[in-house]
Amino acid sequence: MATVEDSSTLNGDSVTDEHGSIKIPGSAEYHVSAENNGSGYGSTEGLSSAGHGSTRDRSLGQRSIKDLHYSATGRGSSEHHDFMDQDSQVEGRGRSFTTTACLEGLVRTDGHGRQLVLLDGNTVYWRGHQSTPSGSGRVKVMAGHRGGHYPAFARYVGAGMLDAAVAGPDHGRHPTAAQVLTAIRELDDRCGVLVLVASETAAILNYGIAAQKARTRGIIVKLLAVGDDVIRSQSASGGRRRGAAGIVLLCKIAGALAAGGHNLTKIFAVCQRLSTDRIATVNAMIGLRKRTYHEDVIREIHRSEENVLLLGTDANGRNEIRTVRTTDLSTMASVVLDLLANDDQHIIRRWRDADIVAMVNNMGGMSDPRFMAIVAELTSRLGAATGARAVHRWYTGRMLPSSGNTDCGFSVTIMDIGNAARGSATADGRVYGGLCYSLIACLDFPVSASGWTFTGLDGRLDLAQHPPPDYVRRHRSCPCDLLMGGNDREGDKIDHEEDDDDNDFPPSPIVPEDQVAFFTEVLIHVCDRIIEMESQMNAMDETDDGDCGSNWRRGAEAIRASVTSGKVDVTSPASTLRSFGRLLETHMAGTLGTLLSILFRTFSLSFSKHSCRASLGPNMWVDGLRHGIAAVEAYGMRRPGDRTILDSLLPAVQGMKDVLRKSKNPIHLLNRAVREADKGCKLTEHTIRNGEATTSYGADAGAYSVKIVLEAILEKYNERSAAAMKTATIKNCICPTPRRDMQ
Ligand SMILES: Nc1ncnc2c1ncn2[C@@H]1O[C@H](COP(=O)(O)OP(=O)(O)O)[C@@H](O)[C@H]1O
Ligand SMILES: O=C[C@H](O)COP(=O)(O)O
Repeated sequence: MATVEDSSTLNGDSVTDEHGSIKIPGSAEYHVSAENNGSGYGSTEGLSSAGHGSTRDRSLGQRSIKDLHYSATGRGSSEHHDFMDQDSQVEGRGRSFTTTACLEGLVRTDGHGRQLVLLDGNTVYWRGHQSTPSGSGRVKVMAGHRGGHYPAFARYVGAGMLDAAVAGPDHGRHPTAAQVLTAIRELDDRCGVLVLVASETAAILNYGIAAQKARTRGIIVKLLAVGDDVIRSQSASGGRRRGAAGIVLLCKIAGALAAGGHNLTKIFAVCQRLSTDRIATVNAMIGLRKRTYHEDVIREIHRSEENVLLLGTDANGRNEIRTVRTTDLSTMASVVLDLLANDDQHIIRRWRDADIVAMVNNMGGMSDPRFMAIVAELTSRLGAATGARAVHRWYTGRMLPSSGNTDCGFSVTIMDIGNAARGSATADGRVYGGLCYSLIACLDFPVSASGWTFTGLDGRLDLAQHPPPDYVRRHRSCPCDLLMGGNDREGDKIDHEEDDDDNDFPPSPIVPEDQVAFFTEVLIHVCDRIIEMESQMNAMDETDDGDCGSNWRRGAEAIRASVTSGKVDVTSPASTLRSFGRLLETHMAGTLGTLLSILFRTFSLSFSKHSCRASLGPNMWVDGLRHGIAAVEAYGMRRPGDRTILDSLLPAVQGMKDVLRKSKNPIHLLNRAVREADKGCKLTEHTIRNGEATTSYGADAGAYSVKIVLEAILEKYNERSAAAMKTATIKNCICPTPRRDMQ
């Protein structure tokens, strides 16, 4: 399964086959064949239904890209003063090497009349005007990426390509669902929004939730998770293809089609078709970077640092699927080309006699001479290795660097642009009818985005046919007032925590008055324990991206602050858990933050099923947690044994269910839960043999965090019980209750 179309996975819709006529300005007409390639991933019941509450729209005072569009009246010289005033304000504040600063640099140097706008510090919008051939509105295209990538998709924002690119709030973090939703809402003008994202679990979750919420607001949105990395599907564990640099080509094609006035269904169909089986990428990292495997292996790895080629890494340059020992350029090219050409997802050799385009992407840290040597090797051999009829275009450079930016590596992408419909390919010709030419036209279509430097090799690019958009349009407000990293013109903070789900909360069981203080204490204690574990959990997560502890710390700090300041309604578990879901989604982020957000929201919904007169009991907690875990399984697409939180959560909840048959004492329940979570967590420790070397992996950080949370709750219950016993003993010793018969 290469791509996920969320309208099929999250909504149950499907995309129907169609043979539509598609045009881009100045191009020939062609036909596409779209297939329904969506697949179902578990039930999402419950989460979407939560989105029916009242909507808290942005106040008029809050800035919006739309204000800029609609107020564009072309003022004279006073506008210039606006720019200057705002510039000086912006320059006054300190900057550091953040994603926001990086995007600010991009926006400030945009060469096309300040057409780019940075909103909320993380999303770059194109605010230019672009008319469509029909004069009607047009579909908007957006993409998103982790924070830390060199502007990545933001460099593709501009006329003819992307309308917005949303970056994760921090290095390595995906945008939160709230950020994505904000961007979709900004772009929405009833013509539809296409969201393209490189397929990764955390991205699918966050973007999926955002798209779902957008739909509940009546916005037409389609999400395509592009999976082009062919090695993942070849790996022993199989699995969904991860997204790699191929998405850049789809952004280019979608942007051109949107400029041509095509509707969302058609643009989506073209992109989905290409993503499903016409595009393939292999990621290759040279040398090992920071790794914290066990002592003996660290030494081994450091010695071999430069002679390992890691294949099938993710966008972080990690989690490789294969390794090959080599320092030889020619061997590197052979390995990569072999994997690319023999993508066994395609049963037959997919690329034989195909008309293709190719992209060699510098992952970020490779010097130009070294990179160009690789390009030279690949360009001379790719045609023969793939058996393609012709490579019509080459795209090279830092097309989509890894989120580390320093990764010494490259990726190679090939895309079938349609058979030229000659000779034996008559049957194909009926399907593709001129697609080849038109996809080339889409790729050659001029754009104002600074990241796309390719202008077409064959001289067919005719500017008379492709008039550039009106770049010098002036707007009332300057873009710089939007560089303030989250402040609107009135100085209010846009609240990404705004969540309409939190309104219209149905009455549900409440915490007895005499228990509220204890409940609060437990919550704060859990947060404290999690915060203390930050560095240990980061170390455990080093085999991945080493940030699980820090992600948890941010989430726990946000919860602790909200609880202590009284922002969380601790008298109602349903409301408390919903607030946790919201806070973790926003502050913790990462895969785990989003999954925990889903867990807590579902947990919360389960309390809402009960009458507010029902008294809280352990059954309710265990049942709610069980529902939450089921949602994590459905959305997270992992099973027990995959080294995730499920490995400790599932045995813990099963253990509590067993105990519940005999006892309702929370200490008994928690004791068992901690014991089971600990066992499950230990099972996530494992070793891998790779030739001579054995690599030992400690327990999974997420699974371990579950144990810490349960342990912290148990600690508080034990403490309370010990205190109660002490009080009882003191009472008995000092002033024993007079026996009735003695009175
Ligand atoms: N699909 C999933 N289902 C359940 N738990 C998961 C899943 N993916 C990751 N996790 C858990 O999340 C932990 C990593 O959390 P974190 O580091 O915060 O996220 P990220 O890897 O996105 O930075 C893993 O150790 C694992 O326990
Ligand atoms: O860190 C990112 C992961 O490698 C992404 O892989 P996934 O999509 O299988 O979760």
